[in-house]
Amino acid sequence: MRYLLELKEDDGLCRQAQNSGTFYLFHNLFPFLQKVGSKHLAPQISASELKRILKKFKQNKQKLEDSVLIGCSDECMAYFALDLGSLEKMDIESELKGSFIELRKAFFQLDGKDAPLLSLAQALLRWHDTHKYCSKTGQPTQKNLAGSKRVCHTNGIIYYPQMSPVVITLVSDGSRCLLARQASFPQGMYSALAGFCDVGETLEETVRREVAEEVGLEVESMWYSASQHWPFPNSSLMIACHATVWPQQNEIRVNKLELEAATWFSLEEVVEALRREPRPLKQEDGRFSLWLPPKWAIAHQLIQEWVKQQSTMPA
Ligand SMILES: NC(=O)C1=CN([C@@H]2O[C@H](COP(=O)(O)OP(=O)(O)OC[C@H]3O[C@@H](n4cnc5c(N)ncnc54)[C@H](O)[C@@H]3O)[C@@H](O)[C@H]2O)C=CC1
Ligand SMILES: [Mg+2]
Repeated sequence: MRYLLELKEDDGLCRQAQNSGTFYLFHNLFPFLQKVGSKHLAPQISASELKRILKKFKQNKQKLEDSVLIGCSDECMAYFALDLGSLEKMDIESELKGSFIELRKAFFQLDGKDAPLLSLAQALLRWHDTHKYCSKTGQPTQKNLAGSKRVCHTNGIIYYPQMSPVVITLVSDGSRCLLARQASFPQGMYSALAGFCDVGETLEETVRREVAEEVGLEVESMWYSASQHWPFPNSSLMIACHATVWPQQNEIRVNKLELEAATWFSLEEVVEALRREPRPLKQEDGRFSLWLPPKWAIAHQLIQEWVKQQSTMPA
């Protein structure tokens, strides 16, 4: 942890780390992946291999300094991410034997270790790409070597990467849980309710407002569970909570502007859905079976916790 802080603060040390570290590659924010069976793996390219590739494609090795620091191993081997968007995509793909794939498409087939790192890397690369100019002076900003900030040297303003807090809430009425879907979700997939925090709100206020806005219910009690970084559509910090509503006041009024559907599901239905593969499954009647976000999505964790809690409740 302290080594990461040193790399962020000291450009010289970070430059050394870039020359011995490993790199996740991107092309216009699509991560470089290799397919192994049904899984996608994100290979880490060594600094020497990357320099060889840059040389082959007639790039200056200074290009390494465009990378951003995304973490380090227990042995202090630093991980970076570099976007090669200025190079021909297909040439790099054939050189490295893999493809640049939209993160959203590959996200759920990624290895558990790769997903959070790629998610952070994409968010950071996107932030740098969209913050090249100072919003006060209009002058170019410069990133520090690690990419943990950008500075406008005209007036000294420092910009730090941003993320938006989002609350994701699993609502229960005591015996059932409420799951919803947006029209953009894959067929049959339902998840917990999610919404961005407004400026000035506490998390508790966001939970109450979002539940009221999206399904017309009043929250009785709520508690925090865990949090997760979420890269789509920009960088969000997903703050996961459980909430209860009064069993007598559980009539859902779906806000059709935000959701396609929202329904109460029984414990049995949820347990059965958790056993299914997280992908669309068409039934004989043409409808799609209920399926839930994959294991390491925080919504999945909320649902698992609810199931556990139901099983330990007195009948
Ligand atoms: N892991 C999961 O299962 C789920 C994750 N999500 C994620 O949660 C996030 C929020 O969910 P939504 O239901 O879309 O939010 P939402 O319920 O707040 O509605 C989105 C609307 O909020 C407004 N908005 C306010 N602040 C915003 C900001 N900082 N960025 C973008 N829009 C803002 C916009 O008008 C936008 O159309 C999204 O990033 C989505 O990808 C959403 C549902 C399930
Ligand atoms: Mg929402």
